[in-house]
Amino acid sequence: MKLLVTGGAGYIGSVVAAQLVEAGHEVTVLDDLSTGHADAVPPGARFVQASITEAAPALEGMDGVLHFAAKSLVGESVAKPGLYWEHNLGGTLALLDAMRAAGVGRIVFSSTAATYGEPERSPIVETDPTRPTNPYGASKLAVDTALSAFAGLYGLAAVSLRYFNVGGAYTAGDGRVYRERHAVETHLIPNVLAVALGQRESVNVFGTDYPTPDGTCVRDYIHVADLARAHLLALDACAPGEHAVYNLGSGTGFSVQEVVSVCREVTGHAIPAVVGERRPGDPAVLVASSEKIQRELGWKAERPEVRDIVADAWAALPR
Ligand SMILES: NC(=O)c1ccc[n+]([C@@H]2O[C@H](COP(=O)([O-])OP(=O)(O)OC[C@H]3O[C@@H](n4cnc5c(N)ncnc54)[C@H](O)[C@@H]3O)[C@@H](O)[C@H]2O)c1
Ligand SMILES: O=c1ccn([C@@H]2O[C@H](COP(=O)(O)OP(=O)(O)O[C@H]3O[C@H](CO)[C@H](O)[C@H](O)[C@H]3O)[C@@H](O)[C@H]2O)c(=O)[nH]1
Repeated sequence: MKLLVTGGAGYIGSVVAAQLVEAGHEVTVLDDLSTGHADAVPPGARFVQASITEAAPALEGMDGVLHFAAKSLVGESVAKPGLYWEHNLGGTLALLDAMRAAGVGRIVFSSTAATYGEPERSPIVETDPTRPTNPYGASKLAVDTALSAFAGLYGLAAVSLRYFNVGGAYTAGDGRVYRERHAVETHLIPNVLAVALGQRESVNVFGTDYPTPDGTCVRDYIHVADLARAHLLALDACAPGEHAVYNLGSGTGFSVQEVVSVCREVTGHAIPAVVGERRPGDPAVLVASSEKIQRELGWKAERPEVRDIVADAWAALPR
């Protein structure tokens, strides 16, 4: 297929773009490089530096869109909600309009566990209530809602993939390594590994008084290579007039303390941890049931172990 990958110069989008190229698709990456890197665009993909609000020319002749481009810092979204509504909802609506004008009827969208907010039960299934606790999650949920409406009204074929906590790195067949490298890094694993690299003194543990076994937040970590494969399955499964939603996690929860311990084992570094205040808006436990995507699309995590996720992220870091 001829595919447009928005945000394909970013962490997850670049891995998906690489896998799409490897699978023989004709890939164009559209990215404004606000948080991405031009050298993350895989060889073999065309690169257009532009915003998703200017996607019309790049959409000509496309069979589908994989839409990763977004603002995705929870804390920033609380401080600047307008920015998140404008980029994540406004930007996506502009993209959907341009797709319609160009006759592009297929989209796979990066949704998030943050659409659920504080869950009532664990693991979370797709039919559980969606009550986001921050504007980031709310803006992503609004896009999910818009996709349902566009599927019903215009026959769009849409899939929303609700990622839980993504980690690890991907080594493509040509040996190129695709990894997480954000100028502003909020995610746990890269922050912990930065201590082992000597780039930070210690890692902050945000809260030890949660109602969890060791008092720290529990999350469901998924390997970026496994996550990326789900996009290729979703792309094939897209059906006109339907909007499908799938959770993507490994189904097992790990606490912040457990992740720090695994990072110590993998790196052999003491990694000092400093206990700090809770981070506002963090639910205690977020664990996915990915049964629906396993059942309907045959997806299965090949590297579900946190140790492998951490080891791959660690091996990919330049020293
Ligand atoms: N990393 C995670 O754990 C996680 C979890 C759930 C959902 N997500 C979602 O997955 C997607 C990718 O996340 P990531 O971690 O790879 O982020 P990232 O910041 O590495 O990638 C996003 C890319 O989009 C580009 N971009 C941003 N706004 C743009 C715009 N208006 N026009 C064109 N390009 C734009 C950026 O330059 C960047 O290359 C995002 O939509 C994010 O919300 C990520
Ligand atoms: O330096 C850090 C960083 C994180 N944490 C804790 O580690 C856990 C994981 O935090 P991340 O920032 O790595 O990820 P989140 O759980 O906040 O992920 C949420 O935000 C992401 C976007 O950044 C995705 O959308 C994801 O689906 C959504 O659940 C949280 O309990 C957090 O408080 C720390 O203790 N110290």
